[in-house]
Amino acid sequence: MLPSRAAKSAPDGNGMKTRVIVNLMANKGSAGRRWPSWQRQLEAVLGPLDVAVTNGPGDGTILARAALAGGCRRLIAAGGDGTVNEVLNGMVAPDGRIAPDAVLCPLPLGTANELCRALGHLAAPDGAVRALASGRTRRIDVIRSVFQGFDGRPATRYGYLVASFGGAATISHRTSASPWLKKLGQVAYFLMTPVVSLTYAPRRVTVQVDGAAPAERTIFTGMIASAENGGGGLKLAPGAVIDDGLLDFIEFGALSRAEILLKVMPGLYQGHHVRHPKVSSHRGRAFRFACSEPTLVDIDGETVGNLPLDITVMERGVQVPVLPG
Ligand SMILES: Nc1ncnc2c1ncn2[C@@H]1O[C@H](COP(=O)(O)OP(=O)(O)OP(=O)(O)O)[C@@H](O)[C@H]1O
Repeated sequence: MLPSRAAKSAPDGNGMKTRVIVNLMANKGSAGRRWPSWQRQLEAVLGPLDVAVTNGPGDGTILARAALAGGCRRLIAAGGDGTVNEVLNGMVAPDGRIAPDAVLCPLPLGTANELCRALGHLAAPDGAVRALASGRTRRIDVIRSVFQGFDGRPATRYGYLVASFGGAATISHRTSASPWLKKLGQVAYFLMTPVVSLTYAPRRVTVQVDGAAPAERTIFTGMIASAENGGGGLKLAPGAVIDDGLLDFIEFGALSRAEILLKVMPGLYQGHHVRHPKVSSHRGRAFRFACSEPTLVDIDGETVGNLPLDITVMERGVQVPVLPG
């Protein structure tokens, strides 16, 4: 594997100091094979690149912090959503703010590439590069989550797509924990769903939305989404808008195993799951979830801890590139 490199970065053709943070191991290692061609495409529009390679989990955050401290303002996160999420977290200063002139640029070298999908960059093979080359940006919402870390202490994590708890987080956790399942990519989640629905029972969760009175409900899983898409092309939160300053909480209630497998799951691709009478959605800016039983929390595909979970939206908190035209 290549060592991490933090070469001196110079302003590129757009006059913006840029660093690429690349996870060559993304998408079961295929990113490493595809990276040279992406690098050529990028260099054709940006000139010589300053590239840093991640060597393991968490590196994306460390490399992003170092890049910003070194004056870079455009961070190209080349990998999957895990890598983009790590880079985003490295862009957040200790005071919880993201430099207003910093730009997060996802390059789809991962398995699902949901941020690129949400931004429309997957519509053409070179969409992400064309968006970068345009020099135009827009701002999207950032999800700020405070939860109980695995060490039992409160922890904070930022995301751009979806935070989940309960059943969905358990499926994600058990899939990631198995190296052979991970090799199957998206299929693994569909294999794990029946397994988890057999063992994970809906539980009583206290829900509070935008400071209203807390209500206790029986919930199989909750998803708090900024964009419509997630989970490798699923329409998890139909109607969610990535830059409206609002988050969509999709609540999957006291569903039976048969309802999960036969009614709800098949509807996830088209977003029809929200039509089920035991699935409801609520829109808001601040959410709090608590449960007396340990209940896993997942942010943008990574299991990070347990409930309680406090979520707030950082309205249009970060800049991303926009496709021309
Ligand atoms: N050199 C490395 N070796 C192993 N794991 C790494 C390395 N560098 C980064 N990682 C970890 O790999 C995780 C998954 O990578 P990433 O999200 O980029 O790809 P993916 O899982 O294939 O794509 P997606 O998240 O879009 O489905 C990242 O969250 C990161 O923590």
